[in-house]
Amino acid sequence: MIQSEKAATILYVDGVSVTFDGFRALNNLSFYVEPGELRAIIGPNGAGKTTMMDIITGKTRPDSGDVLFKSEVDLTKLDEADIANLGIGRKFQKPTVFESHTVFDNLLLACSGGRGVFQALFHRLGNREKQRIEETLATIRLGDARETLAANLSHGQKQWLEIGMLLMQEPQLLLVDEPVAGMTDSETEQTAILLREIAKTRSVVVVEHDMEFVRDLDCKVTVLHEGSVLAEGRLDSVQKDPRVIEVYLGR
Ligand SMILES: Nc1ncnc2c1ncn2[C@@H]1O[C@H](COP(=O)(O)OP(=O)(O)OP(=O)(O)O)[C@@H](O)[C@H]1O
Repeated sequence: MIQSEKAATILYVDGVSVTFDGFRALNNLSFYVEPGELRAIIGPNGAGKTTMMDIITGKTRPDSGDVLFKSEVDLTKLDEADIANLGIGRKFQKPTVFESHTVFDNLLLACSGGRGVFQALFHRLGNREKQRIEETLATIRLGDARETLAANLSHGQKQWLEIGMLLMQEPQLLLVDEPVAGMTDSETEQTAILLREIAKTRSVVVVEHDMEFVRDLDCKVTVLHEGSVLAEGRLDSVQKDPRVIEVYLGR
């Protein structure tokens, strides 16, 4: 990648390889995400999608290669907490919300900045915090459910709530792992709209297998296979690529 392009990336992954017990999970992986970009990552089981997320978030160290945030911060030198504090949020597949608290309090807890649960719930809310919670409730479509216990939300609503909790930390880059697995069709459609909205103010990388959903995201798609990029482009063009059909979509 030429220097001026590198300067414009929010995420720069270049020549990254990782080996587990002699098995190359990532093999000279390179891809670049621009500020404000929504990117979908697809690929067959074992292609390296989770390992790629683990590298970006500091859970796994690469054997070689560069991983830069905003063109200059070397993520391979930082631990998971430092990387989260820098503004990289990660949504795992399973929702992990506080079931015995309301939707509103879940969002409040997420922006508590290290206060304990008791202090977070009982300290006086500032106008700025209130406004951010209201904005997030609207984004995640849970305004009417603000007083509902998280335990009583549908699976899809729990996923949205967890996305909302990540948004409360104002990440500049949000990584989302298979968000629509287990969702109803209507929740899946809403999630595509929601992620597109979120990507208007930050960069979002979504790993997903559901092709209808990826189509609705209406963004550039990176196809991983055996730890490398096999193809990249609009979904229509990668779906026509014979190599992609052979290893993934045609099966
Ligand atoms: N800690 C580990 N130790 C050994 N092998 C691992 C480890 N983590 C991942 N692998 C292997 O690396 C390869 C890539 O795994 P990864 O989970 O990144 O793929 P994936 O694309 O996320 O797959 P899926 O779609 O099934 O989630 C797999 O063959 C996996 O078995």
